[in-house]
Amino acid sequence: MASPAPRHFPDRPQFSDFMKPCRFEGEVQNLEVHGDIPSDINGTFYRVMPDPQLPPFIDNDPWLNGDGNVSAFRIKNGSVTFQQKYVRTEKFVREREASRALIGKYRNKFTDAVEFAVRSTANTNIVSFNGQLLALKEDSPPYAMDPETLETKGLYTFDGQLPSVTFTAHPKTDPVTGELICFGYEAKGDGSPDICYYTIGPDGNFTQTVWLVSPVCGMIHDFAVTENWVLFPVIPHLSDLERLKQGGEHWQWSPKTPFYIGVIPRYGAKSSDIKWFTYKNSFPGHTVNAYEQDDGKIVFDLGLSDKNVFYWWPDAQGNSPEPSKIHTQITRFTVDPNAEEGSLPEPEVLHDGNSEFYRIDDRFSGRKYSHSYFDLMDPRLGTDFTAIGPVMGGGYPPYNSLAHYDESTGKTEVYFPGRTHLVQEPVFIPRAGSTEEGDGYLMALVNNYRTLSSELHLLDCRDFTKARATILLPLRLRAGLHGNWVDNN
Ligand SMILES: C=Cc1ccc(O)c(OC)c1
Ligand SMILES: [Fe+2]
Repeated sequence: MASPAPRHFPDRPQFSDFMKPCRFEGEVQNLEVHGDIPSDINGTFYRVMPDPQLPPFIDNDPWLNGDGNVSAFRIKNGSVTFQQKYVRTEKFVREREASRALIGKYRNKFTDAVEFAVRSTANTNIVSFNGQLLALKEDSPPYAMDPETLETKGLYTFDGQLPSVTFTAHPKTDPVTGELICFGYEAKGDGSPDICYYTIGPDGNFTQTVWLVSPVCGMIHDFAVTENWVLFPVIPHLSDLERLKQGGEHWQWSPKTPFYIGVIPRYGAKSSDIKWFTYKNSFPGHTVNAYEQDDGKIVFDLGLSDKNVFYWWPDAQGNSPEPSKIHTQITRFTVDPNAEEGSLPEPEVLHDGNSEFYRIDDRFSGRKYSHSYFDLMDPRLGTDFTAIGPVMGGGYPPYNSLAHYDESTGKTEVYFPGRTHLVQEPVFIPRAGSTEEGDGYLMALVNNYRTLSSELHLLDCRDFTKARATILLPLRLRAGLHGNWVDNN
């Protein structure tokens, strides 16, 4: 066997203090509630965090490589039950059996201690589809989980229909048709420029598969879907099989590569239909939403930074930005899908705050919309950085508030959770019986660095700047990635 594995987590920011792996599985009933939870809220908030089960044997393992640990907050009649369970990936099961880490570097199989069939950590998103939960990592097929027990049912290939070795962590559900619109990149294996686009009917049957080729083997973390178009934003972080074989990093920032956006028709596309548009070298973050204007052009709103947000994967010279200098803004591209390939018109900055983890009222996904909700870092709000600095750990981007931006009025409202708090990704919960966009609630997991424990903060969007309820957990959950609300109403 390769390098011996340590028995404790390394003395690095991404494994220390609030970021110390929490590794808890279990259940807590009737969480403490301050304020009140409106009685029309009935459903479950699922979210996932990278939470290494065992100390890695490779040096400086990034946050994004930890095992997926799924939290479920089940809310009914004003009370909340918390449940948490790791996804039983092949990695998790074999490492538990061996009582040591066996997997090597992030997305580099050549550094593993044993050979894996599937390297998924299932740590990026948890999506409800066709009666099951899909635990997603963009390098692998999904794992399916039972929504009630959080037991892992196994690797999920849609009964053998999955045509690609990879499945995005950001599939889109069409709120009208119920389809799941998906893709995989590096879809024929490490270093392959192939993209596989596929759509799945609400019954779980595949309806289309289209193979595409990207101009570069770059990371395509998120994408966008409108009623008639699909857009693939490519991060200028490139993969290279030779580098992987030499034990190097999966991703290297490429300062000379433009930000590419690939566009295909959503229905009936052929491989040759893809058009690649370009913008200057920059880092596309998460999608806010996309839709078609009356003139047929596509509006694509997403986070955009002029710097390498994944600073832990530098360029070929080892350069990367100082983390505190990275600023991501909501940026609007207007794309004419009928134009010739080439450079895009200059985009518009819709919101200039430093933001990420955008959410919308999902009933408006792919349709004209006005309301977005997101994590914001505004140092002027009064966060006590002196108090939290020494206990926050690191390796992930910090945000100190939740924002609501209304594009129709240009106005922003901000919720500040407290001076010793940072926020995780929110979810939007529609108000029961209301179909109006943005009429509902926003909920997010909040890290309290004074109590060193986690809280759920629930806002009524009609009174956004105050918490309607603060729900306390008797434990600490690390920084997570994505989650979703599954409504029982
Ligand atoms: C935030 C983006 C992102 C991109 C790639 C990943 O593997 C990931 O794992 C949690 C997260
Ligand atoms: Fe993501």
